[in-house]
Amino acid sequence: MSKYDDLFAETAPANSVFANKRALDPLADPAEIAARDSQERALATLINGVHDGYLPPTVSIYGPPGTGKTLTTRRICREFAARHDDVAVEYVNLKECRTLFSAANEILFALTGAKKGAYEGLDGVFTGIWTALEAYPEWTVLVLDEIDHVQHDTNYDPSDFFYRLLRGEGRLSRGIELSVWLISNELLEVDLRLDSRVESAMSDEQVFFPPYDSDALAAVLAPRLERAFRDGVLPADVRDYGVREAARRWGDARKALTLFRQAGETATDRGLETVTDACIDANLETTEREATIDKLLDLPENHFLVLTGVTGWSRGTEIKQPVTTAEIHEVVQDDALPADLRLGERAIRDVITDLETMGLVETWIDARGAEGRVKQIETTFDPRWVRDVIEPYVTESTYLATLETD
Ligand SMILES: Nc1ncnc2c1ncn2[C@@H]1O[C@H](COP(=O)(O)OP(=O)(O)OP(=O)(O)O)[C@@H](O)[C@H]1O
Repeated sequence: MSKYDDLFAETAPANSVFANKRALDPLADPAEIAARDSQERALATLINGVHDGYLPPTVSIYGPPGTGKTLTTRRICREFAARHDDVAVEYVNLKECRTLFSAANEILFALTGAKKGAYEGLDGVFTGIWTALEAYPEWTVLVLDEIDHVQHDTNYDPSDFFYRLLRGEGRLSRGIELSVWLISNELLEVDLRLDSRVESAMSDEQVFFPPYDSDALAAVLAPRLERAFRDGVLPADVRDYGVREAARRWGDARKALTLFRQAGETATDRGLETVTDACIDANLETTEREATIDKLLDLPENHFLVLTGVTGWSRGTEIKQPVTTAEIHEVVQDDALPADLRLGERAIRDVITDLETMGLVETWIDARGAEGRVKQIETTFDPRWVRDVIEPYVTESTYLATLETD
């Protein structure tokens, strides 16, 4: 027997609780969309506008992660286009686009299979987009996913990009019927601070995807849990407990699927016949940690820096929490930092407000201290996670990468 026969025999799943683990892969396209009837109806009504000769210039589809925005939007558009020859749908994910020029180029690529060189500029790319769309069916729905990743860059700001997309000369002169469906976590007008000429070119059509509650999450997960686990391995009370916790903490279908996959793996590792509440508990924190770390890695530099200030003080072997703005200020004044990253107290206060909106810190006023009323700030998660990601942040941060390419 070769070394590999032994290795594979040792690592083969023995007494696995799974019948088909792939059913829990969040990337797998589910046969049915559950618990999104009103959003499906709203999107179907909008796209049906072609029968009345009108599609809105923009539709904002927004809500927190893992709430089915991409799945539902793509499904409705695809099913409609399959039934109507005069409607085309193109889907573009902008997550990896670091500049507005590359975002426009990604759209052009989806339409033509080719990109333009940097010397053609944003206008050159848009000319290519309008030329391509002239040869398209009468109506085109362009779905732009993760549009909130598009940020100001050194050459353009998001308003320039949107203005060209919605009111560009090449589009108007060719009479192109284009409806841009924008998928994001926050409402774009707020998030990207679009200027008023762009806002007035956008329509008010909005479809909100709220976090899933327990019942909705149960409906989304039911067919997948059924296929994923062997018969009788996931008792109903454990399933309900996991669904309830996932709904209470995140309302996110992607994270809930991951939670059940990991809980099943824990049960198999522990040699259990059934998945238990303890298997769920063991993975709640891991899932939470992974989710928080993803968020931390995605933060703009100033925000991450302020968090290193919030977690930059020790008390014995523990990280001291809460801290004050003055204490954060002291940490971020470090001489080792480049001058433009050494934030003043007012800039720190603004970033703290943003971090609070993102749910990463909590603040309150303490009136008892010697200095009078002082704002206290602490993280909503284990502060050690910030220290854990300092190194990966420096290598993986999309924001630092943006700086490098500037
Ligand atoms: N209503 C649903 N019915 C069935 N599966 C769902 C549903 N909602 C979400 N899912 C599952 O969760 C995965 C993630 O959903 P989706 O990508 O649509 O979320 P999203 O809201 O676009 O998230 P993000 O903002 O992170 O991009 C889907 O691929 C699917 O497997």
